[in-house]
Amino acid sequence: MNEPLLDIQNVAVDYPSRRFRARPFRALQEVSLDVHRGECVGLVGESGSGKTTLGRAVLGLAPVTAGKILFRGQDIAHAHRGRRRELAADIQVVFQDPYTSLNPSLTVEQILAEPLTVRNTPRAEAQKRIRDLFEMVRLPADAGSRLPREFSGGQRQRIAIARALALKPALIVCDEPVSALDLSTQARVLELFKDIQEQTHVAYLFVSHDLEVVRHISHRVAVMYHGEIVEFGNGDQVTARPQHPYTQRLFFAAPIADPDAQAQRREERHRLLAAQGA
Ligand SMILES: Nc1ncnc2c1ncn2[C@@H]1O[C@H](COP(=O)(O)OP(=O)(O)OP(=O)(O)O)[C@@H](O)[C@H]1O
Repeated sequence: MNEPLLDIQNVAVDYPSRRFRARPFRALQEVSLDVHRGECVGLVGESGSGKTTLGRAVLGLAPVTAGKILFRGQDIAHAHRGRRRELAADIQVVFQDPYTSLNPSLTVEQILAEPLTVRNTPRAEAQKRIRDLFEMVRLPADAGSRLPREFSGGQRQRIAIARALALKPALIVCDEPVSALDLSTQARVLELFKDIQEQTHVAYLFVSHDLEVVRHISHRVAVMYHGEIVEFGNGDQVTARPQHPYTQRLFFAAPIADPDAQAQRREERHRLLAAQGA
């Protein structure tokens, strides 16, 4: 197989403690995971398991104390500021909350123009790119002159996705990007993520606490528990036949709407219990 785009090797993250002389808190330990070009790797786990911290480590926003994060073969875990700035075009982020992640005083066109201006993109080229982005995320053509508050949550998330795509990144860290949306909007935004991936071949590290979301979008799934990856593999295998006891509890307890999927889940569970001699 080709060299991975992102190759996280034995990474640990320690947050300094706020208490005087207390030991730092180890939020990640010995985490290894890789993401290939055009691939979506889902990161699932309960609250506090370290999903966001791993995404932040990739973005250079969490203190990596051990291990390596290779991006295109180069260690970026301890990259200096200049290198980080160069990487910022290649690794982008979409956050959970579309209500706070967009500057409320800028029009949509200004929001999308900002990263292009920072990179000195010629004006005509930037304008064309913005038109293309509108089309890609299916925003109405007149959206450019409006402010974020004039849009629904789903539309705001489309704007945030367009901004992340402006500089044609190779990887987007998606941190719970549909968790704040209602179910039908979630489904449409997930489809959009998939379509964009097909069109552009961008890779996603897709953080979510929601197994159904991860199952829907990911090629491979990593399960986090107490700062470690306890399972990592093909999405269908991990989600249908989890091996680690924590993953089994998580997956079999997760609510699931589709009756066919429910029946399949029951069957898998019986098979698994039978295989374990329970
Ligand atoms: N800046 C910080 N300083 C100290 N501890 C932190 C910091 N950020 C996160 N933590 C701790 O690190 C652990 C992992 O947090 P993280 O936010 O990565 O988990 P998560 O799986 O993304 O959870 P959630 O789904 O609730 O966002 C938690 O115990 C959290 O309290």
